[in-house]
Amino acid sequence: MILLNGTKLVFKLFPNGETLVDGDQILALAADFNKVAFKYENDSDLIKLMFIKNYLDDRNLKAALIIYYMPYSRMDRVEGSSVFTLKYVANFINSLSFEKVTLIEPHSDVSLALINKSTAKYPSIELLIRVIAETGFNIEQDYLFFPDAGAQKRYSKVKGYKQLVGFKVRDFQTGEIKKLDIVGHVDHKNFKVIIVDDLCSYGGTFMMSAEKLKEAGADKVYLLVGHCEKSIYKGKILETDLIDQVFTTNTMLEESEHKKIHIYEIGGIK
Ligand SMILES: O=P(O)(O)OC[C@H]1O[C@@H](O)[C@H](O)[C@@H]1O
Repeated sequence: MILLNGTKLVFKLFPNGETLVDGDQILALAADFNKVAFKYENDSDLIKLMFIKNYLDDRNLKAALIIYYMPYSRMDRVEGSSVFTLKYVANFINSLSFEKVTLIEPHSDVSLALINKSTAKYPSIELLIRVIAETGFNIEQDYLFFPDAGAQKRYSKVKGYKQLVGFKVRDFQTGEIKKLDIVGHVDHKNFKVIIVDDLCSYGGTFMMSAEKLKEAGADKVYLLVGHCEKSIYKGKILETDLIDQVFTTNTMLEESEHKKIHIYEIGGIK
């Protein structure tokens, strides 16, 4: 999905699958300086982005880009014969020459390094205070949990909390999580935990985290993720009692289809 200055652009398809772009809609919404919001749903959104930016360029109209979720941001390294797709998508975005690019909660700094004129925003960090209030989290007794070193690095700005970190081993090719251990000292039982991470897909990481945290003495485990894929509904995370509540943003989901999922709007992000 692509929004131009806050309004969703409507596309149709030609019978052969080519994209039909509505120039009248674009011109009705366009200004001298435009805000293009890219809400990735599938790869066809990349083609739509290319058409819009070129159409604006042809009219000498400038544009900044906000990427709600950076597609392919997890393919940020090469292992064996895997393909560095993030680099290629970043090259494509760079070729469009936006005035600036804002990435919402990228998986790693590799996205920032690859995309020209980019900066990042982390709604999870901004929302943490609200989640703390909603869950009755006690800063003196309760813990934040980062499921892996990548998450710990991403949220290293978050200070003043008791923290635990996971050590996760995942098969890069199949995505299967082989094991997850908790690193850090737990000095009492019956504490609450907020797991903080960038993205929930099927939720396997967080189920395994919650299982280990409950074994270590947690009585309530909450999940705060910047992005939540629709695939959460296909995973088992919502069927079990391991995670008490999921807090996320509308970068991927529009409306909650489950009472455990709470979605915050990030519409205010500039
Ligand atoms: O375990 P699922 O939900 O499938 O995947 C989410 C995890 O996989 C990583 O890329 C994310 O940063 C998160 O830690």
